[in-house]
Amino acid sequence: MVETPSLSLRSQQHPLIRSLADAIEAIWREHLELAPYELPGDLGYVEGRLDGDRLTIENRCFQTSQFRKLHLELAQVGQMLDILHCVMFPRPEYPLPMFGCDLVGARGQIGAAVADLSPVSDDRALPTAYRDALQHLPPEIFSQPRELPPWGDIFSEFCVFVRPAGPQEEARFLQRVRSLLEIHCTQASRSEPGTPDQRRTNFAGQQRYCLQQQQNDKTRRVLEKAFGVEWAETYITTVLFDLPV
Ligand SMILES: C=CC1=C(C)C(=O)N/C1=C\C1=NC(=C\c2[nH]c(/C=C3\NC(=O)C(CC)=C3C)c(C)c2CCC(=O)O)/C(CCC(=O)O)=C1C
Repeated sequence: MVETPSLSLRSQQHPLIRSLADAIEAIWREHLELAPYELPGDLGYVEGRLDGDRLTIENRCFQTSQFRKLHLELAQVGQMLDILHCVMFPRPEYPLPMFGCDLVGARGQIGAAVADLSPVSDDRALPTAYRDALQHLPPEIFSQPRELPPWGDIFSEFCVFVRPAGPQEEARFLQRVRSLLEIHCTQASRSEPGTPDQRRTNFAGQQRYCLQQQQNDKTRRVLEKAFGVEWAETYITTVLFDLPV
């Protein structure tokens, strides 16, 4: 059983970020056998300065038989920016998509809320069992959908990218992420390792996902300002979106 400290950055962050972090960890614990995952260079907790504001990062990482890394990251820039970042990296032996989620809030308003189960197969389609489950979810209506950037061609047609307007839409987004995670963890628990050929395909799909995500200049800029260009590049390529080995 992996113990996680009770105190967490989330207690000082936007309520949706706090609720989502709690929900992610609760669903992981409910469905998966979590084992510790040691981040390189002891990057569990990092502090830097951004234009005089302190940037605090709190990382929680686990691994399971089906996932090489489960990464939940909370970050806060002074009293300005609240961030939740979560990526679940399957072991390439398993025919599982990438789960990713990003919440960015400034001064009490979540400006960007993204969540997706992203395909890694050659045909860029999610496994049938996922598509069937996703198509049966109630359509989540959001009043302020946002347009994905060009590097976002990795996301599925089910991707949600919105500026949630008020508590009702925040609750809707939270419910959507819970549904994605329940589907994903249920499928993962049932999945079996595939053939070496399938592993190579999954590996290439994961690599593409990570390389595309590394092009998000919004993330890079925040990290560069607080920790410098070199540190940011290392962090993005070894912690946030490290390529599968
Ligand atoms: C699964 C999806 C996904 C994952 C896993 C992921 O890491 N990003 C993901 C998506 C995604 N993020 C986006 C934006 C922003 N990201 C940050 C920052 C951070 N995000 C972090 O995770 C960290 C490390 C803790 C930092 C520092 C900021 C500041 C913004 C601008 C906020 C805004 O526009 O209102 C956008 C819109 C990009 C665009 O419009 O060009 C998309 C699509």
